[in-house]
Amino acid sequence: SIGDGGNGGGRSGALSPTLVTEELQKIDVNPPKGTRDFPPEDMRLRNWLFNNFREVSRVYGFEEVDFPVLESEALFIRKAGEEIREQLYCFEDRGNRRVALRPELTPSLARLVIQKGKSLSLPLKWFAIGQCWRYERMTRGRRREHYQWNMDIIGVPEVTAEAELLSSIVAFFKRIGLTAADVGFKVSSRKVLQEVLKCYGIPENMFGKVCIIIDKIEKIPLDEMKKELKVVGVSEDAIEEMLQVLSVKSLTKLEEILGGGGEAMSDLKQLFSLAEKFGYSDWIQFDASIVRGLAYYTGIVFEMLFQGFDRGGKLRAICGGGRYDRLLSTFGGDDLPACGFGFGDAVIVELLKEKKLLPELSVEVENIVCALDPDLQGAASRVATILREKGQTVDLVLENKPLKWVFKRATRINAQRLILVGSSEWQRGMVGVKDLSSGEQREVKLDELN
Ligand SMILES: Nc1ccc(Br)nc1
Repeated sequence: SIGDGGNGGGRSGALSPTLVTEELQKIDVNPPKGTRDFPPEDMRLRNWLFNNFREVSRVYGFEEVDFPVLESEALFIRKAGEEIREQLYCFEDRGNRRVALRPELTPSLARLVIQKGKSLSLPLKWFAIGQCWRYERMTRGRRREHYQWNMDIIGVPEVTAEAELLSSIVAFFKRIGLTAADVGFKVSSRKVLQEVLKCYGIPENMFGKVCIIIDKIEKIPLDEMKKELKVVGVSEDAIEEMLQVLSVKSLTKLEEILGGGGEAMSDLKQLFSLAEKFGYSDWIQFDASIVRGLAYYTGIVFEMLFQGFDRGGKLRAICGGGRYDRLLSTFGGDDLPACGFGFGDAVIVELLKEKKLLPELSVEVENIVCALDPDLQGAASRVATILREKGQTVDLVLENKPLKWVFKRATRINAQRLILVGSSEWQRGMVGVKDLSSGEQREVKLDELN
């Protein structure tokens, strides 16, 4: 731009003697580290996935909700040493407020439920699909954002809520072509460990910390875990018994250890019998070792957990969830029974790729409309409008292009019909219509075009 003579462009300043060119800064055209763009072909797959999330949520009678991506940092500060806390994408805004990009949706849901309070009629069945963030050191090179589908039932203390949520995820897997041979749920109950810890006099408020440590069962060496457990005050005997219980993979075996009288056994038996009635028994298996690393599940009594996982065993959890009955009270609200799950948009796509189940999603348009000379551009716009008002999709050629270019574009956008607006036809109230699959060409009266 021409310099403004140093006075910010005011009329009074003389033009500066030299031509001052703005500094042309070459920006990095890639998105920030760990984030993704969604160009059309990727956006089609994302929309396909989210439409399946939405359709399952709809048939299960859930209502959609959403919350800000940006929340007060305090919403996510929990004392149990979770990974999600270490990776919080947090900062101080221009108003010196501590804020964070949400790492998950559940705390926002809890905040909204408390805010709405008594005006809400229970049970709530809410779902959301929202982008969640984490800040990982560059070393890990992993994603920093993903989209999560969440379904939550608030106000139902019975295990029927967990059974309903599991059923909805099975319904989703079936919709996209996955079977019980491809994926399955490991189901456990927080009360299993609770009953063991209680025998050894571990106070309930130690739960969160113990479960965060145990959640690393497959990530850190056993003696490292034992050391961490000892640090938080769990005795050697308690650790040995806990680890023995964590290796149990059958309800009958569990009953031998815990006895039949506890809530853990009755909850699990009820869940497995409901699974039978829902018809997804072969999708679930008991596995005491899953505790999941979120404190509000364990800091609060997290009773039913499940994790979708691929039978191949190499992918991370596809989804996870469970009961979190005391999350609301950690924010000062009245406690309400609550359970829900989170389902990320990345692992499932990896699994579908591996299973060759990714859908073929091509761009489609019904009509491409083109004026055969520039004077007819208005007429072509009229034709496009008529078709669009009938609900047809139209790609209107917006420039004066040779027919060769139009045919090439028609192929690229997968148009079904080419509508040609030519002067002699237009004089007679007609347009040319070419069926691009059969090649058949005919003249059609404008008011008969459909
Ligand atoms: N919580 C969380 C957020 C973002 C990603 Br990517 N993974 C986990």
